[in-house]
Amino acid sequence: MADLETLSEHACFGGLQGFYRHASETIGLAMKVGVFLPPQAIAGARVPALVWLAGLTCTEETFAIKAGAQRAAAELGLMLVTPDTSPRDTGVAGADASWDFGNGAGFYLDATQSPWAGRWRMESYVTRELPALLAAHFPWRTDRLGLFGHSMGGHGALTLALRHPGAYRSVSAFAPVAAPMQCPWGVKAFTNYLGDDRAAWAAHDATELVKSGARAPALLVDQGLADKFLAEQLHVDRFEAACRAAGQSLTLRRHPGYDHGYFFIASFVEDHLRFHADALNAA
Ligand SMILES: N[C@@H](CCC(=O)N[C@@H](CS)C(=O)NCC(=O)O)C(=O)O
Repeated sequence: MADLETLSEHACFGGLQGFYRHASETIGLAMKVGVFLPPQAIAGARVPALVWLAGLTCTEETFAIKAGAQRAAAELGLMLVTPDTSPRDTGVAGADASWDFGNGAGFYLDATQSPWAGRWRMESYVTRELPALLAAHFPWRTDRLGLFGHSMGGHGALTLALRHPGAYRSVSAFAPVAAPMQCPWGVKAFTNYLGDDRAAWAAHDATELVKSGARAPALLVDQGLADKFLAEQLHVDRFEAACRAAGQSLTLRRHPGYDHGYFFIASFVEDHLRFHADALNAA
């Protein structure tokens, strides 16, 4: 396991919010990650880890700075882990051309199409390399891993849990891109990363995965009803219908007045942490 370079560390609610960089074997470039250690870990305990997958345009810093999750994580004894949302500084032409594709928009899958294949491997990075990194460098209780995320990262949380049964004890999402084959963000990402084969797309679409029999732990999803992306991009109603038809447990909470951003996330993130802690701290 490669070394971990400390970029900065900050005392926070009796714990430690750090930002780190490491040479990723999966991606072949340096990747940054944020890790919050709760006070229990500072005192020597091994603690469960909860990985946050952020949305389009975000980095490893966004959730750590904007969501205000550390206070509840400190109380509940949860490590918070925030990977970046794509490879960076790849030299790939066009990677910076738009805010909803390429840099900051890895969509938590392994691209198969040139020029993205080889570098854009966020599924392998999150599901394989990140847990190995945590086990090597942090006081992680290795059989306790939860996953949550927002928007593109909500898509990531749902699809990675559905595609990797048993990997995550608890899963939740805020405003997820819940039927990506049916929205412009998803069609753009899947066409470029995966090519024209729609069967390959369906394997990375939460609604299609549930329809075809994949199952995740009981899910919690929060959605703001003043979210400007809800009607065109997110389609949580279609995901809800698929879960109901398939018998996948889902608690979907709709919140009037809340938009897509981090003020919405900050308002409900404590509920998510308690939801995860119930599963992650259970015997
Ligand atoms: N740049 C886009 C918005 C992108 C956006 O809303 N990104 C969400 C994730 S999909 C986010 O979390 N942005 C970071 C932030 O709010 O700090 C726009 O102009 O409409």
